[in-house]
Amino acid sequence: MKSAGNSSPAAAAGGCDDFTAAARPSRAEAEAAVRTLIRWAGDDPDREGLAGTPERVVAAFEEFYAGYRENPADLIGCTFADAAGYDDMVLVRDIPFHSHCEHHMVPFFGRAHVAYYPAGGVIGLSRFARLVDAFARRLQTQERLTAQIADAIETHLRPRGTAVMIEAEHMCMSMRGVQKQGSLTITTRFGGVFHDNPAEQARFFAQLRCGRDRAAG
Ligand SMILES: Nc1nc2c(ncn2[C@@H]2O[C@H](COP(=O)(O)OP(=O)(O)OP(=O)(O)O)[C@@H](O)[C@H]2O)c(=O)[nH]1
Ligand SMILES: [Zn+2]
Repeated sequence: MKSAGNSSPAAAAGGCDDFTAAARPSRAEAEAAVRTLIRWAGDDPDREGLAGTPERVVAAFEEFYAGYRENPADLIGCTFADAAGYDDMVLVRDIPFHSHCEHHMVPFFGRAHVAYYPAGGVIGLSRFARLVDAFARRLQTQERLTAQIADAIETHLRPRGTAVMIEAEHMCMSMRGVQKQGSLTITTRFGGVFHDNPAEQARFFAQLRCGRDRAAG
């Protein structure tokens, strides 16, 4: 398994290069910040119903942003060499995810579809879902999330081709701001043969459709 080298934990996890663990506030400081936001919202953090809320919010943040503590190399660095020489497309579609937009810290959520052409081994299918979560559980844009998943597969797996497509609804567009419920944003990133050969992209979309037709029928 490969390691992340000697960069900072945040940089190794794909976070900001300038951010170090030393800059991380304490749990008590994070809870105090939540109390401030409750007061900013117009409520009393000391009333009975809100008594444990700062602790709960900080605990929820640990889940929402757990991806900063994940190293993609550890998630997808191991291949099974023995797949009877299988080298055709592998597509894992409809991986559900939720993330938070970096502009408003409001959720966006949807499904990721990940495909690759193996070269010299395959990886466990669950690894793609773990990789999606590792990047989704950070402050993100949908475009960066898409690119980071594809780049990690290319860097650590070295396949002949990589395709990632994400469909998501952004709550910052539905519950605030422009307030358009139900609109979906679709992003794609193609590498290797998927990038070079439009017929491979068409095959990726056909495989996606094929699975959908079966699910619908
Ligand atoms: N490209 C991209 N934009 C996003 C994503 N998530 C949210 N946004 C957009 O980021 C933009 C932020 O725009 P700003 O003008 O800085 O902020 P704002 O005044 O809150 O914008 P509104 O959402 O239009 O009210 C908005 O247009 C959001 O829709 C994303 O994943 N990718
Ligand atoms: Zn947003």
